[in-house]
Amino acid sequence: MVPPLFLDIRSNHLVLDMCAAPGSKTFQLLEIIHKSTETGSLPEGMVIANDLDIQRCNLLIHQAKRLCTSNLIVTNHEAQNFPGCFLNRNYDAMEPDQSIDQLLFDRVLCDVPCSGDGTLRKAPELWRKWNTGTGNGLHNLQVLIAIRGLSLLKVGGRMVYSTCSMNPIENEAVVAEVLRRSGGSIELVDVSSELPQLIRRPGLKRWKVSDKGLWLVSCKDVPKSRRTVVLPSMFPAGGSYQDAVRIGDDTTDDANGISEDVQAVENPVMHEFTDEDSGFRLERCMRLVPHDQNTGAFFVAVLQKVSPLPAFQVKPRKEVDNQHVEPANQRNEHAQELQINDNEPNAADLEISPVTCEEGDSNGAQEPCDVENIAKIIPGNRKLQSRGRWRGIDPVVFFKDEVIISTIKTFYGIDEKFPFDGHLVTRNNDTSHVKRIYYVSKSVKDVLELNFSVGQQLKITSVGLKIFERQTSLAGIFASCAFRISSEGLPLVLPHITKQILRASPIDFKHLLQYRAVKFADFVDAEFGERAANLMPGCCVIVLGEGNKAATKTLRVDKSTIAIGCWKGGATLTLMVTELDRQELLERFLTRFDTEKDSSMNGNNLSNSVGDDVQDSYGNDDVEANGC
Ligand SMILES: C[S@@+](CC[C@H](N)C(=O)[O-])C[C@H]1O[C@@H](n2cnc3c(N)ncnc32)[C@H](O)[C@@H]1O
Repeated sequence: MVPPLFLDIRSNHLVLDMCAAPGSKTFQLLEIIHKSTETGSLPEGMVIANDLDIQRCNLLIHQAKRLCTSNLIVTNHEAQNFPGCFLNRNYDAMEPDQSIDQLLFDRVLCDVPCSGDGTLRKAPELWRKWNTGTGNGLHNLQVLIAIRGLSLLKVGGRMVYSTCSMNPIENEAVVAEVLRRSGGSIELVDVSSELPQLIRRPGLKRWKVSDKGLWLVSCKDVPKSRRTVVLPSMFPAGGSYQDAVRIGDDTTDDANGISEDVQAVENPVMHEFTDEDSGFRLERCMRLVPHDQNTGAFFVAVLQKVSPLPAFQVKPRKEVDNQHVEPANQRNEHAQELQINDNEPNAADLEISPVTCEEGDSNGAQEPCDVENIAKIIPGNRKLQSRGRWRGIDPVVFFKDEVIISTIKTFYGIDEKFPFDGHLVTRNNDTSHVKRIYYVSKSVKDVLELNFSVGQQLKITSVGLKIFERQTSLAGIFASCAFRISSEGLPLVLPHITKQILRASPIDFKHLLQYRAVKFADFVDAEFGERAANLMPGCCVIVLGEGNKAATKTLRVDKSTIAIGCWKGGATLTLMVTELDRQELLERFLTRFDTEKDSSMNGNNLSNSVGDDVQDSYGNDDVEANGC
C-alpha cells in the first residue's frame, strides 16, 4: 500500500495505473481522488487502470463495483504499448467542446510484474520455484513499461516505480536504465522527508548479475552466447555490447558457452565489486525489508519528469505503421515529440480477448465498433472509421436517447445540477435495446471523446458506474419508467432525486431488510405506508430516517445517509438489493440499533404472505432481491 502514498495525488489528477490488477492500489488511488469531494459532486480527476491479463482485469472490475465510482476506466493493453491517443489539434474531427487532445497523465503508477521474491514470507512455495533467471527475464519488460509510463507522464508529473522484489536487477537496474535513457529529463526524487514513520533503506548503487550460477560484475564479463539474456542494462554501469569487446568476439567460449574469464568471477566472495556504478543517485530509491517493520519486502522509486523525453526513445516507425491504421495527418509530423510518437498500441492489442460482455444479450464474438457512429463523429475519413475494433469487447457508446433520458429525469425528479449530457454511456450499439446505462465523470467523458476522435485506440473493458438498469419484467413494462436505479449508482444520484424517495423510520426500514417485501398496510408508521402507496409504480428509494415517524420535510442527504432501492408495486414495497447486500446491511443495522426494543418486530404476520404477494403480482425475474 506504500507506492500510491508517494504519488502525491490530488483530486483533480489524471492517473494511470499501468499494471493494475487485481486493483488494491487502484482502489487506494480512487479513494484519494474521491476523499475531499462534497456529497453530490464528483472529483475532477480520474484513474485509468490497465492490465494485460483480462481475467485479472475482470477481478478488478468486480471489486471496483464496491467503490461506486464513475471516475474509472479499465483497459486491457500491454503497458509497454499503452496508447497515447494523440489528436492533432487541427484535426477537424475534434468535438467543439473537447478539452484534451492527448492522453497525458499527472501521475503514473508503474507497479510492474516482478519475480515477487519480496513476498516469500507469505508465499513460501515461491522458495521452490525461485531462481535468478526470473528477475533477469523480467528486467527488459520492466524497463519498457517504465519508459512507456514516463512518456505518458506530463512534464512536472510524478511516476512511482515499484516491485515486490528485492532483486536489484528488477529494481535499481531498471531505474538506472530509465534515467540513462531519459537524458536528464527524469529525476529520481528524494522523498526522505515524506512518510517519515516509514522505515526504509537506501537503494543499492552496486550489485552483481547472476546467470547460470555465475556472478557477473560487468557486461564485459558476459559470454557472447548469453548476451541476449544478460543485458548491459542489468549492470550498475549499463553500457552496450558494442563497447564490451574484452570477451565475446575475441574470446572463444567453452563447450558450455562460458568463457574462462567469466568462470573466474564465479565465486562472489572472492571477486569484489568493480568501481562501476550507475552514477545516478540510486540511494534515493527505497528498499523496504521484512525485518524492519514486519512487512513483505518491496522496492519503491519516485521519478519526476522535468522535461520531454528525448526523441531517441521513439519506437521504430516501421513497426508502428505496419500494426496500426493511423489518420494520415497525425503521423510523422511529430517525430521529435516522444510522448506523442510512442503512443501506439501493437498488434497483440488488436487480438481477440475473452473479456466478459457487459450487455447480457451480446455475445463475445460480436463486432463491437459502431462504424456508423464513428463516421458521424469523423466525417469523411474511411481509415478512421474502420479502426478501433476491439473484437470480443463491448463497444462504448454515448447514450443520447432524449426520450428515455427525459423519462428518467422526470420520474425521479432529478435536478438540473446533475449533468446528464454526454455523461451517460452504454455498452451496446443498439441503443433501442439498452439494458444498462453507465454514468461517467467529466474527466472520463473527456477521455472517451478523445478516444472516439482517435479511432478508439483504448481497449476499454469497463467504464463508469452502472446507474440505471432496465426492469425487463412485466412490472418494468407497466411502470412509467422502466429504468431502475442500480445499487452502485444510488449513492451518486441520491442527492439529486426529488421524487420517488421516502424516509422510513428505523423500524420500517428494518422490516424491509428483514422481510424483503412489506405490504403498505403493514408498515408500523401508517403515514409512511400511505405515502409509499401513493408513489408511482416502479423504482423508488427508501432512506433510513430517525425517530419513529417518517419525516415529511425535504430530505437532506450526506455521506452518512443510508438508502436502499425498492420497487413500488400494487400492494407492497419490495427491496431491490442483492441477498448478500441485504444480509450485510441488516447485520450493520442490527448492530447500530440493537438496543432498540420493538414488540412489533414479530414478523409472523408479515413474512410469508408478503413474499408470495411479490412473486405473484410482479414476477420480478430480474429484481435483485432474493432471486426474485
Ligand atoms: C504486481 S502485479 C500488480 C498488482 C497491482 N498493482 C495491485 O496493487 O493490485 C503485476 C500485474 O502486471 C500485469 N502484467 C504483466 N505483464 C504486463 C504487461 N506487459 N502490461 C500490463 N500488465 C502486465 C499482471 O497481470 C499483474 O496483474
